[in-house]
Amino acid sequence: MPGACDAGERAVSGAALDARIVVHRAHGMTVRAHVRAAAGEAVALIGPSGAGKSTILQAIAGEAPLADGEVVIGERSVATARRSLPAHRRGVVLLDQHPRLFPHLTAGENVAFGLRASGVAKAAAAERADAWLDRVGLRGLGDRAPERLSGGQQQRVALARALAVEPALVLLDEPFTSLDVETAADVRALVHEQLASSGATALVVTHAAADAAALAARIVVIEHGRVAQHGALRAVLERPATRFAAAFADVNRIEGVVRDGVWTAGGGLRLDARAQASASTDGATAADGDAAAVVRPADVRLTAAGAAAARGTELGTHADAGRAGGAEFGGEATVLRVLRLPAGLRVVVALDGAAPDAPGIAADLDERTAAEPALRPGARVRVSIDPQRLRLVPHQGSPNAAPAPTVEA
Ligand SMILES: Nc1ncnc2c1ncn2[C@@H]1O[C@H](COP(=O)(O)OP(=O)(O)OP(=O)(O)O)[C@@H](O)[C@H]1O
Repeated sequence: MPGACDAGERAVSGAALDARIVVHRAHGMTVRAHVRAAAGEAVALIGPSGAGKSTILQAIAGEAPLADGEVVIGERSVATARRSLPAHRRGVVLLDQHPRLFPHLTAGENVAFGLRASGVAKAAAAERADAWLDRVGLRGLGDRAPERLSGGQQQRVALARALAVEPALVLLDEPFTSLDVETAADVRALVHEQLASSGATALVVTHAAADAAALAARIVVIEHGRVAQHGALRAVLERPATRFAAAFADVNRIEGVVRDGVWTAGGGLRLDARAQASASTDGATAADGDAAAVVRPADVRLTAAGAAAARGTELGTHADAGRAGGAEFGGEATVLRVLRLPAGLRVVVALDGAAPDAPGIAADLDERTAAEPALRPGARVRVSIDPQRLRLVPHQGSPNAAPAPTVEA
């Protein structure tokens, strides 16, 4: 059952969160992260599978014991390694992809349950439960047993049950992954609306950029149990500091190094880092050290390699063509895979001479113009990128990078 507040311990809606978490997990893995959220703020936690995102939520909800650190919700310390308030006294609800409704209670009784547990009288609890079912679009379904509700409807009941107790803090652990695309979009919009109107603070674990964008203005990237990057959603998506963050942002991140103002990377890529930095309005790096070039797949151009290269045969144009002029850089490459996208083709290529473990470079092409026969795995192509479309960002952990963040602003 999601945590409900005791009558005397109801936390103030929208309390801030300050969680310094150290939790030991199996196989010697330790999750060690400091996550903060301002009152009323929604923060997205993203990261690869097994990075420790759920563990962070569980430690905050009281479902994973702290080995060290402290969880403070509002003004109240709710857990340290030595003492821990039970989940239902923290003013926290944790909602994941399983609605976990009580099967023997109706939808209305499920919503009223949390209210009853927090001391609300029976009739008042039933009335408030009805009002909540209305709010989540389930008017008239209060008498239904959970088994007679669809997955999306059950998730709405779970949301109503969670929010009805006016939690200080809402923890959402991929709550939309079991829903179909349309229902997920509806429930996502509903969660956004309800979080905004209740003023609750929220942490949202998600694998979907759409969820992060819809629900949170700030994002924290968790990798190997640590905070790898954090910041405003847009800043992280534009300047991803790790491979995972780049994949999440759906951009290419080509790792290289800056020496004496020149950035180079495997495959003979070379760029005037000083010119990049002076043209940049957002602090592109020109200092010596590891740095990655970030570029959108739509800004990567493919032409035929070999004999046809001399004729500059285009292998497809971009759906959103409109490139700036200027010198291009790139090199010859081999097509690794061709993926069909809703609005075109994504061609992933390996640049000649790139490090064997370097991720391929993705190019998005307009399906109508893509020269499909020439774009099969193993085909040789020429990659070119307009430097004006690139952004140089420091590698995570490089001398260029800001100190590895452990504290959330
Ligand atoms: N209840 C548990 N007891 C012991 N170890 C656990 C428990 N839950 C998770 N782990 C381990 O802790 C590590 C972090 O897992 P966690 O579920 O927090 O990651 P995650 O980032 O949420 O992953 P996913 O995106 O796959 O849900 C993993 O190595 C996992 O095997």
